[in-house]
Amino acid sequence: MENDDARARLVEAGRALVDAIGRTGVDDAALTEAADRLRSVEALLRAIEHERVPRITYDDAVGMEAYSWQRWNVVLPHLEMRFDGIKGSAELPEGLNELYEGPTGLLHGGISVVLIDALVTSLAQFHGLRNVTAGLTINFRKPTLLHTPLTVEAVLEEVHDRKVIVSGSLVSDGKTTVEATAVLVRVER
Ligand SMILES: CCCCCCCCCC(=O)SCCNC(=O)CCNC(=O)[C@H](O)C(C)(C)COP(=O)(O)OP(=O)(O)OC[C@H]1O[C@@H](n2cnc3c(N)ncnc32)[C@H](O)[C@@H]1OP(=O)(O)O
Repeated sequence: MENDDARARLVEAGRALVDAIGRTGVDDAALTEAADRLRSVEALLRAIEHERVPRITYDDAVGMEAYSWQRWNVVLPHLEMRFDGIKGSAELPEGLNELYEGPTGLLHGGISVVLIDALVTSLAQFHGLRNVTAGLTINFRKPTLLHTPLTVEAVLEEVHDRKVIVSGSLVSDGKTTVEATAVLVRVER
């Protein structure tokens, strides 16, 4: 990466901007001015573009005890993942906000699934099991509140010839709100 600090600053500003766009109540003239100014910022950034949003590759993820998932992607929540033997976890100390709302005041279930799927597949990858998700069973046990500390957890349960079973959960303020079982299938590339 060309300069992590500078990119981190940009991404942080981008996340704040996305939140502001979602919540703004300014008048049409200000909305139009903001749109025009954003188009000029977009042009500045597009002067040099990567083909993909920079991220860790499958191969680099093997055996890394900690990594930063979606650090450079303002659209998805950023997860600091940690792996320790058969267990993986990721913390979101401030939880998620209204950008990720499903029922009023609650986290959208699909976002819970993204967080769990990201961690369970990455835990398998940490063990050198290059995989994709083939099946995912989800049980939403309790509502997950917004703005509440979240922990995503995963446990490597079974490794078969091509199939890997990993359990996952979402813990909100100490309570398990979502439980999942993933069937991952090993792939060549
Ligand atoms: C940087 C770190 C990155 C970490 C990883 C990132 C992963 C990102 C997570 C994702 O979002 S993955 C995207 C969503 N998933 C897909 O797009 C997968 C689409 N499906 C496929 O590509 C194929 O269906 C698949 C490769 C999963 C399986 O096709 P194959 O023809 O290669 O396998 P096959 O059908 O022979 O099945 C292999 C084994 O898996 C089992 N299997 C396959 N699908 C299953 C299923 N849905 N449920 C249970 N078991 C399943 C199947 O029974 C068999 O078990 P056995 O080996 O015991 O006989």
